[in-house]
Amino acid sequence: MTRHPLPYAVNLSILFAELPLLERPAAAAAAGFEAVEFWWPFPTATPPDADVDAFVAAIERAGVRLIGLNLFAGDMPAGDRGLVSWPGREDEFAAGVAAAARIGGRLGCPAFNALYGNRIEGQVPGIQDDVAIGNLGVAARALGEIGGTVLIEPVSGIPAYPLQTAQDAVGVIDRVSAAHDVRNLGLLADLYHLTVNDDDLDKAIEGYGDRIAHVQIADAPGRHEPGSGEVDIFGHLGRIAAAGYRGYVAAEYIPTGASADSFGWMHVTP
Ligand SMILES: O=C(O)C(=O)CO
Repeated sequence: MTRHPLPYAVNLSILFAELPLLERPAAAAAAGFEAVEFWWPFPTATPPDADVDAFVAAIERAGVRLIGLNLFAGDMPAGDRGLVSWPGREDEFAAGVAAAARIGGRLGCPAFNALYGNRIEGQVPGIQDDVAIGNLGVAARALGEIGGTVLIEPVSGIPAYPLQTAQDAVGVIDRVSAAHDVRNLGLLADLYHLTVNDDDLDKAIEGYGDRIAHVQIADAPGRHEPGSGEVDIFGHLGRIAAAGYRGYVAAEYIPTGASADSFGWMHVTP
């Protein structure tokens, strides 16, 4: 294991999923985390105020920091992975961004993952990409007002999702920056997704280390806790830190047992 100085956070959409959503922040605090992240925790882009208040209160009561929030991404269990490139849903996307900005503003959340969205049968990919560039400009401006960064994530396991590699994501970021004169977008380097997509992690970190704005980890195969598979997670984290990254590393895996029992890898000393 390679040493690295990066602090850990925990994703509470796939860890502690054995608990009701609003109980997860306290469980994370009890497990020793001071920072948490969530996928969009509501079934619609514009949740009722009472649901937002309950979510914010659960995080505040637990005394943890929300360091990452996915924007509304559609029906994820059905396979959707974002509205960013979905023609005809621009207003819903913008409403979701506004809702995320309100939550982020209340909790001081610094990063918002804008899942790009799947290729849609019958749609021209170039038109979807133009929609994405427009939507990401809207998101960067709105979330920039609260000091937020928009994250672009390569994802695996969803064949119609077009961003597979770090280079794919950085290409989108560069297009948005050029089109909208915004700088608050960054690469979400999920070491699991990049590995499964056969991206060359060493080359990606060497080429785009300075573009990384957030890191997530899970082992592969299986998307379970570090040590359950074959990924050189700590080696990659050492190289990401050497490239200058100083943000959180979020554990985003499906634990093989109880979530609270899955954190042994955090305490292994080299
Ligand atoms: O859909 C997934 O697997 C993600 O990691 C979303 O952020």
